[in-house]
Amino acid sequence: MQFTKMHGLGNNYIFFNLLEMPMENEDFAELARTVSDVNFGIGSDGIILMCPSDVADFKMRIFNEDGSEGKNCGNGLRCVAKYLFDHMYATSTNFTIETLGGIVSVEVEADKKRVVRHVTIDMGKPQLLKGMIPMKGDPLSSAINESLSIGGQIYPMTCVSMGNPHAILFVDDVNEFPLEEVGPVIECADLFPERVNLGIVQVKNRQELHYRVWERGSGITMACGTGACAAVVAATLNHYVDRHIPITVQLPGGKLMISWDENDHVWKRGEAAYICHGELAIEGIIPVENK
Ligand SMILES: N[C@@H](CCC[C@H](N)C(=O)O)C(=O)O
Repeated sequence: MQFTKMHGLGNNYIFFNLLEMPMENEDFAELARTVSDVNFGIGSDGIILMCPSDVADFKMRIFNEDGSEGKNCGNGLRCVAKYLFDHMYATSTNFTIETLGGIVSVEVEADKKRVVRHVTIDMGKPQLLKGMIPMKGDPLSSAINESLSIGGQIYPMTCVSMGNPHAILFVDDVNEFPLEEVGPVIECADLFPERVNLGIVQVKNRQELHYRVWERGSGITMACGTGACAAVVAATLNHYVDRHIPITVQLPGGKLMISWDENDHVWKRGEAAYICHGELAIEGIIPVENK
């Protein structure tokens, strides 16, 4: 079974091209857990499937390192867009990708050799209602700088769904914050019935945020695209930055440019890159095409 390993700002996934051999019901959760293992597998933050779609040009599915399925993946989408254009599946620079969180539009920027370096994505509208995150409480209210009690501590949180649920906490210094301790507690708090991604944000100035993430199902990663969008929405709602102005989000793996426009859509621009291509040869995993 062929694979490609790619990353968006260090957020790395194993990509499987299922465009020519569609499969819906394989045990992708187990495949994700096995290949993501750094000792017995390849090592990654999860797997991403590129599939045919009935409602968009292409479809993407993402499984986290622990086998849980995410609804969207901002960094993965840029990688998928690059792969599809570089490998001539996409013949135009603008196309659409279906995710469990909705259909997104992408625009790739290719160099003179037709190789994609940057991708801009319309990530759609943020959802703020508790019922949509989802989180406990009045489903028609939203959590904007709300003091939430989790594990005996009070955290002033802003919660945003970008397809995936994100709890955003503003801190003085992202590098001093004990993310590895607090991350798993918040991820699995009863308040979030489907668990949550925790983003911590340091406001550098009105055009720049620093962001680190504890991802649901994968733990600390170098970057999270949907999380960076959620961080800009949360920073806008808390009056740290201004709406419609492009914001630079600095993540451990690099930078993203994000803006929340007048039509309520969040736009994200950033890089995507290959790491390697290979063939899976892990005993105990039945290559799905031979099942
Ligand atoms: N790294 C991703 C998000 C992946 C899914 C997430 N962990 C979830 O389960 O919600 C991104 O770049 O958006």
